[in-house]
Amino acid sequence: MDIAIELRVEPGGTSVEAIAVLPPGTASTAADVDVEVFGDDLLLIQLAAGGARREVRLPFAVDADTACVKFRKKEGRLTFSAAARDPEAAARAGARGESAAEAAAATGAGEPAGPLAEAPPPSESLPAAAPHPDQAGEPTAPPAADSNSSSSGPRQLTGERSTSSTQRTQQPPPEPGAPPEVAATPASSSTPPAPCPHHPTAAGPASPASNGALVAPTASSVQAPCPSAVTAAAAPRSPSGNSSASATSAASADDATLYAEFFCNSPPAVPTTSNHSQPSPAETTNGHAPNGHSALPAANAAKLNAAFAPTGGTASRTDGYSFAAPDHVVPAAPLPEGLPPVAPPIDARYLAVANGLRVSAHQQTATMAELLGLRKKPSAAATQRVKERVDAILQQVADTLDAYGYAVLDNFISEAAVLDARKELAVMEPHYSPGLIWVGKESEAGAQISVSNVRGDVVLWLDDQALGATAFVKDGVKRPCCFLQNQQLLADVDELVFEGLRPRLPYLAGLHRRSDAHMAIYPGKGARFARHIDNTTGDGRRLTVVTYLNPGWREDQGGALRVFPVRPGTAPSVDVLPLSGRVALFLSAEVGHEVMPAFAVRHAVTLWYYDAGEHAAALAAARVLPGATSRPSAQAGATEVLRDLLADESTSSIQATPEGLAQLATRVTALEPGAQELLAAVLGVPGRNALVEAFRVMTPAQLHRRREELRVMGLDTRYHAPDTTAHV
Ligand SMILES: O=C(O)CCC(=O)C(=O)O
Ligand SMILES: [Fe+2]
Repeated sequence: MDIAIELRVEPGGTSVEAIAVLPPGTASTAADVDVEVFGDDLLLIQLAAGGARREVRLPFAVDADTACVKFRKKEGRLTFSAAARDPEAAARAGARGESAAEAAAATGAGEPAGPLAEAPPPSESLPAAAPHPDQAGEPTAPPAADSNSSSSGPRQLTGERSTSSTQRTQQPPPEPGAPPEVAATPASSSTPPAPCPHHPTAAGPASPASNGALVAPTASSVQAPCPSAVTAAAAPRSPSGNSSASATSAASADDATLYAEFFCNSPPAVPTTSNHSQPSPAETTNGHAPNGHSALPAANAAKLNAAFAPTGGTASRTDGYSFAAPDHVVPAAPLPEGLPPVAPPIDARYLAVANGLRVSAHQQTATMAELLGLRKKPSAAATQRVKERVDAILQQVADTLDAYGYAVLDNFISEAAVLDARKELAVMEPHYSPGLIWVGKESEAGAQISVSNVRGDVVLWLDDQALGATAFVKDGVKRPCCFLQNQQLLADVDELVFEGLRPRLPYLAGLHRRSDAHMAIYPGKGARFARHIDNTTGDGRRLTVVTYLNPGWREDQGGALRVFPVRPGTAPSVDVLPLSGRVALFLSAEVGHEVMPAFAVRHAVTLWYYDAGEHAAALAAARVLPGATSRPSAQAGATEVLRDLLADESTSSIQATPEGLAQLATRVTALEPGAQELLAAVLGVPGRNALVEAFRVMTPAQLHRRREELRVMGLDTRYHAPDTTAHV
């Protein structure tokens, strides 16, 4: 039952043909053969009667509109042809000298043994079909978790839905009595197949009816028109997670007004801290702790008390909250034996397509086509195959994250989607604000400072309201905007996390919401973000997910995310280039990281996912602050002190000497009450009186320790990249 396949790429590299020679006597009509394009570049060919399935990685993403399949009865040959979805990218790959084989091999590079087959070399007949690993009895992924366990999540990532990713180029079954569907062109091994009628490079007309080819519908034809159809996404809204120059994360009436001015639709409700109705930590803390993670934050109470009990002072802590780096004191489990020191990037293209709106929209068209009898409904077996594939990839991501503390997914967002997302954001680019450094204990209690040499990005926070906006007003000018593709991107990542990873990783089992979307641009010219850990305070963030939107990014442009895994056996640091469509995931409280200087404009979307229990504890610990803390002068006063505390001891105006400390105590005493409350919240003392007292009795050693803690919380300009950095 072998199927030999020859892959031909048109010179210039913008269209591809796969010619399959089927075993004699196995097929007499096209209906005897199943042909699917999985994702947009994996061709699956299988005889309906069963037997091995052949998988051919096409050298580029193909356009479903141009895909066509012909069957030549006489010689049992089946020709699939399609044009590149992005001809320019395909041509560029060609111009770089990438052969189909190289391109195909590249897409599989670094991919650990999994369910996806390698592409055969181009223009080379393959003698025999390699059986699919699953069918060959090779180890398969562990069974997927019961999808019911995650049914409370905002979106579904089920096998059923994933099936919609399958763009079938299958011919419809023949009508009873109808002549067999055959290609118009006589078959000959040296004669190229008849041009596909939808192929841009095809010469001469040919009617689809004449060869029975079905044109797969595309999402673009059914996408909701922008902007009128845009509605706010349904994902749960969370207080902004990290630093914020938020246009929309309204935490005050001022913000709401700003929002209303900025985005031309109704302003969001103004949240108050008391609105948070998380369950108590006792109810929700899940005791699972992979790889030595401690449950936060109770375990840190003693450490905190020891670290910051002002000698003879009045400050006492009752809430067990810490701002020292909690997870670093707990030894992480070593990397399981046999795994390479650097986590291999995972090819997630099929996952993305299984998730996307493009597919959902496509699914609607597909369903319509099925109803009209234009398209064969995917078989239960095909549906099951897709589910298995998606499950296997998700399990691989979960296992990698569990073992290494980080994972890298390639092609999670398609190039076309990245370009669309960038287009949507372009209109907002002049309105991004400098990234701030959050030095608070929780997103609603703390302060933010801007220090461009440690954080050189400009950012825009997009909450669900903003994502649903259809216009924004700036300087009296109203401009249309639309974030449909960005909404989809966020929905894809949400599905990955809530539906794909949460049920598979105990450490993530308690995830309940995420931050607003943090859109960041590093404007080149060496902009960077110094080494830091996102959650050192037990603020609830467990998982950081960064999606990169940088078509054509090159290594010499820098801008890698450098991660510092802590598990024994892992490489001490790994550079993750911000490649287009790539997603980097890491544990927010464990993995130190920095953005290396970027020498081209670098776009990233960061999302932080919160653990319910840890978040609730953090909210409880961050007392509801009096209104005075929201005054700009209070923010500024606290910011100034914090900035000096964060500065290098050699350059800071605060000296760790008895005189320096006396000056600091005077400064803190003179701050307005709101600023003192903010500082107290950031530093973890119970109130402003305790704060003043703490600074009054502070010793040089305590100041030094505080500074170190603050640096770990925020960033440290003094870190230098070790030479041992690995690259992916
Ligand atoms: O853009 C990146 O690669 C990481 C950004 C980051 O670390 C952050 O925003 O906290
Ligand atoms: Fe970060």
